[in-house]
Amino acid sequence: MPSIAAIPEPMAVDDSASKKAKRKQLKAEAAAAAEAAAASSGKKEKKEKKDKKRKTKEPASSDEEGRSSTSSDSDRAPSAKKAKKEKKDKKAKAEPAEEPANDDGELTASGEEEEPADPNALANFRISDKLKDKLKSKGINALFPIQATTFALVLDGNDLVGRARTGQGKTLAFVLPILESLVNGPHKATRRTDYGRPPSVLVLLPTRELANQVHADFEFYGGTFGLSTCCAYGGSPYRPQENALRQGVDIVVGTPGRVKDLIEKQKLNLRCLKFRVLDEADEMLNMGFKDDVELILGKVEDVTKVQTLLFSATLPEWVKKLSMSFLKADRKTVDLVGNEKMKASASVKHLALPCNKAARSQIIPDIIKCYSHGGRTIIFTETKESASELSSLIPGSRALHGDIAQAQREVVIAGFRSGKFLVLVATNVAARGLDINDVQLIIQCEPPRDVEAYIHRSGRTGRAGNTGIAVMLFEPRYKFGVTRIERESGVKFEHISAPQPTDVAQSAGNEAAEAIASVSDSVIPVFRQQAEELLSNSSMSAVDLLAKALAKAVGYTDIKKRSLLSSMENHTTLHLQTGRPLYTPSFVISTLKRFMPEDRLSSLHGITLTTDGTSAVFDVPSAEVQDYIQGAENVAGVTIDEVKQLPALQEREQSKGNFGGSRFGGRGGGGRRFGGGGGEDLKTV
Ligand SMILES: Nc1ncnc2c1ncn2[C@@H]1O[C@H](COP(=O)(O)OP(=O)(O)OP(=O)(O)O)[C@@H](O)[C@H]1O
Repeated sequence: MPSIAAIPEPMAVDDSASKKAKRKQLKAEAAAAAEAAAASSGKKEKKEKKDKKRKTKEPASSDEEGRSSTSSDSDRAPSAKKAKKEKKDKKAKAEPAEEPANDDGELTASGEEEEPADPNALANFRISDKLKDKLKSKGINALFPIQATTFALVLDGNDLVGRARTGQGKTLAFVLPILESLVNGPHKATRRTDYGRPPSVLVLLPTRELANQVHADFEFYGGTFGLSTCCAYGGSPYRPQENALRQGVDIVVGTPGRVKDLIEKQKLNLRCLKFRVLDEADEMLNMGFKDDVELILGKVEDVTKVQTLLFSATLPEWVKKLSMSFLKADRKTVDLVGNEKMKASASVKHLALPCNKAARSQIIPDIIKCYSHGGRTIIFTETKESASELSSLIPGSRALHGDIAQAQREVVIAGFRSGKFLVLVATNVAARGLDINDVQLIIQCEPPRDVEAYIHRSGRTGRAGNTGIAVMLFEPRYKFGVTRIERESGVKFEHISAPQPTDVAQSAGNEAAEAIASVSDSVIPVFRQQAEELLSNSSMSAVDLLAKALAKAVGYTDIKKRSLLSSMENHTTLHLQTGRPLYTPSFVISTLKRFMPEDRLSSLHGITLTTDGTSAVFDVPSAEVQDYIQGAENVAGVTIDEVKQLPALQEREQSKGNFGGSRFGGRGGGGRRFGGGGGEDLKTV
């Protein structure tokens, strides 16, 4: 079932529109909302849609319980190209009939015009012409399901809790009806426009970057009605924000700390507030803004005069409590995720890859080469220190975290948005809400502790109907972290091994071949002589030499092997089989000692038992592979082979015995070599 809690009774919005036209538009809006919800439930049969249209005429009822449905967009995960084409076709189909321009920005209901076939087409909603034009200028011709389902509810004055998966357009779900409400809707008559007016709208967000982004949306769309917006976030000077507030603004978008300061300094007055919006409310709790948010919400004296909207992709307990305390009793809930098992974006391909901490900086550039398709990549680390450290090791990347000065953070985000650099290494400061074009790949350096973090981080790709890839790295011995995220998020990870240098080289070679084809012929006379000399002095064929030239052009002079278990360069994963239980890593070591000198075993890494317990895998330096294989040949009942594909491995914590510790794998000690695993502070972003 779609989870629209209620479709409201139609209400008048624009006095100048004919009653007939209004009735028609309201009917279409309610039908579109029902269609949106139906589409998102995946039930597309016409008959069912008709039934739902009929249901929309029933009176509203409040509902605090989330009910689930699946977004039709998110049910499919086609190739990026296919998805783009489908999206284009969908947009073209949704193009509404031309409507006469209305310079006052007033709502002109479609009158006697035919309703566009797409129930979510802009023409089916009480959106004024000016705003429609702005939306179309951004390629938006129809509303997304969360927008279509909530539009009338917000415009008609309801408090609302809205939930949809990442990248499904929650921002416009509040921006559009708020703007219409202020300019053409219920608040038109009472909205102040004088100098020094207090704001009508307050939007709270957890991070400065997000505040900036939502501020830009309000400026872009609200600017069309002459509404002014002020962005209030910490780390930036007070003076410009205070000046703007003194002159009077319509909309304030900010982070809780700075908004609270401005209220306490009596620079920000909430007495004329008509809307307050909490976006990513749960993250505000994570970031320690709980008291500030509650204090700010508590500043509104007459809550009957203010509409409160709460949006997020995840709704943990505090957010539910917040909505009970601060939203009206007859609030509506529109939950397009609900009890669906899959909480993360389904237009994202979720991959899990075993990788030791020490190997991260080697392997990540290769993952980028293989999976980013030339687009942007965001790498998430658990701490600010590791973000800075990793960024220094990954060529062409920049770091973003809470210890970087605000001005610099803005430069970094602007550079990433504009494509000055394509790899951002960030803490959770970039996990929420950031909407950056063409982010193709997300890499998480380890499974985050909160499933919400996984959902939001991976949701920085696969937005607005596009596809994307999210790769989560994990230490082989902490595989249970992957299982936990899988269980809690509903994601089914595809398990992959590290891209082998040959894979990476091949994809780089393809790019180099394209690049060579685009080189101007003007270079030929200059380089021909050297090319001829090279060919005549070499015993190689022209093709082999060209292959070498391609390799060199993309920075390869050698291809190194990488182990499947821990992704370590120049290491190989071996599989020890005995046909009998091996019990623990220490037991594996005892078995190996039967044919390998003990001192040689110190270079062995990450012993992990297979699920049936009768065999184990581990990494050894590639130069020593033959010693192990040949050694085992002399012992009855023991075989050792090179692993081509990892067998199913045990997840439980390994023994803390002698050889189960930091040196040979297992969890005990958290050896420096493989990193300490936990113990890093997620809260410091
Ligand atoms: N109706 C629409 N048609 C096409 N594109 C849209 C539409 N609505 C929003 N978008 C685009 O979709 C992208 C994602 O929107 P938005 O950032 O609001 O998602 P979100 O649901 O808030 O995601 P998150 O949970 O990650 O914050 C934006 O680039 C936005 O411009």
